[in-house]
Amino acid sequence: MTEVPSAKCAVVIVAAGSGQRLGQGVPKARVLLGGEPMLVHTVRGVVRSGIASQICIAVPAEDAAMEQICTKLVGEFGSKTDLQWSIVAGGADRAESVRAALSVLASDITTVLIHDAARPLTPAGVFDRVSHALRDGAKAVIPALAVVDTIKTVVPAGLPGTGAGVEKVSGTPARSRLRAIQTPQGFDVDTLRRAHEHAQSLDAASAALITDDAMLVEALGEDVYVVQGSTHSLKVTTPTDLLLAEAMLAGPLRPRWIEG
Ligand SMILES: Nc1ccn([C@@H]2O[C@H](COP(=O)(O)OP(=O)(O)OP(=O)(O)O)[C@@H](O)[C@H]2O)c(=O)n1
Ligand SMILES: C[C@](O)(CO)[C@H](O)COP(=O)(O)O
Repeated sequence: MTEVPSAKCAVVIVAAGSGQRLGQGVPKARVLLGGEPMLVHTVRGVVRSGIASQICIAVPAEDAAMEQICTKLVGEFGSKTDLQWSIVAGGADRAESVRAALSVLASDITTVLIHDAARPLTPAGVFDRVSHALRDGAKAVIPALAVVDTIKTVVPAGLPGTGAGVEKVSGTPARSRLRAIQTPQGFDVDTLRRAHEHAQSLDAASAALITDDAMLVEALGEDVYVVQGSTHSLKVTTPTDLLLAEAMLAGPLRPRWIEG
């Protein structure tokens, strides 16, 4: 009888972005939140979820300060868990950072979750829901929240007497069908590798439109399943987001799953 290999999950944390929109002059994963680098919160959240047998962090190349943070994190958790740790240099865009991480995953990994370092407060429940759907057989799973704004599509349009930059509404999709997508996004590892190989044949303009991993899997024609995300899983993108994350950590909204 052939033995069915047990599912082993890796979590990739992409932390190699420069944080232009946050505008702090240092890579975003190093920006302090509650007095500690954002990456520290994100890694703690992943470890707390208990789903990973390997954690791989993609960091900016030749960033000594980031290497120090990672060494400290591995020291903090290395003795308490039998987790395998990998630190890789990320790439010029998010997809390249994901590819760099995929190339160092252990050969027995069967599923992988790709998580933004920029989502430091993601609750364990979101990791659970994603990995549960993978265990149930989904090859791609993403967490999402219902959209609260009215969303419109636009096209460039000039008005007589106005300069460039004016747009015109081309449609209003039904809000009830729209979702704001978060991470961690979970995949069967072979499917995600195939999706990223396919993406490497895209021209630069098409590649620039890729904003998450699920899009690449959609392009293969695979079903992508959606589970409930969390408002705590906000992505720290702008200074306002950082203020909100600080307020969540310090005030009555402090997530109850964070110790201390
Ligand atoms: N070359 C890149 C670009 C982004 N990321 C990661 O992808 C996640 C989501 O990206 P985003 O929030 O856009 O981060 P930045 O690219 O740092 O932000 P900005 O676009 O404002 O520079 C972040 O955790 C970021 O570190 C990455 O690992 N490698
Ligand atoms: C992957 C992502 O976090 C899903 O919401 C998002 O698409 C990343 O986008 P960004 O422009 O790289 O921040």
